[in-house]
Amino acid sequence: MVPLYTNNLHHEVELGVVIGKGGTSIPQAAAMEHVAGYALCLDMTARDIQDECKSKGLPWTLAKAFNTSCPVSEFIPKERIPDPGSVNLWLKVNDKLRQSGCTSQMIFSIPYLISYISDFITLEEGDLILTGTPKGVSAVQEHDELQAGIEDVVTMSFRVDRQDY
Ligand SMILES: CC(=O)CC(=O)C(=O)O
Ligand SMILES: [Mg+2]
Repeated sequence: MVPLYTNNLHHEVELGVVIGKGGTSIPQAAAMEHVAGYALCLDMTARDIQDECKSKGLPWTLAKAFNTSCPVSEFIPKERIPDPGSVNLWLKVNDKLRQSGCTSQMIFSIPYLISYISDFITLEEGDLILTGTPKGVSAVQEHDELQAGIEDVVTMSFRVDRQDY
């Protein structure tokens, strides 16, 4: 759903990491023991609002945490993705490929992210960490059909609606 307050809603396809065992200050070497599995996630982002917040040094809450802002696939057990550092993600808008990338291109590894985050915020069972998006983000419009996938693992699709309340 496109919130009423944005004119520039972007798709960001991402690998989500589902935490199975909580912890604080988790060392990188132990981080994968805290992972239960994965999910395909769309970090829908109101880019105009994000840019405005960035320029004012404000948090990005309204840009990234509006109703329906983060579609999430079914849960993918850890065993189905033996190497999360090398999975291909893709996203199409109206059948046109817009994003395609591999998690090997990520700046920070999954163990690093888990360790870093848990230094500041205690992770709990069921927490979902989005790991960042590959290149190709672009605007979506009402009625667009979005399809996304983790190659050989899962696909999901949905239609973009405009907020009407
Ligand atoms: C600038 C961003 O929106 C960062 C982000 O969410 C990403 O996936 O990268
Ligand atoms: Mg993102």
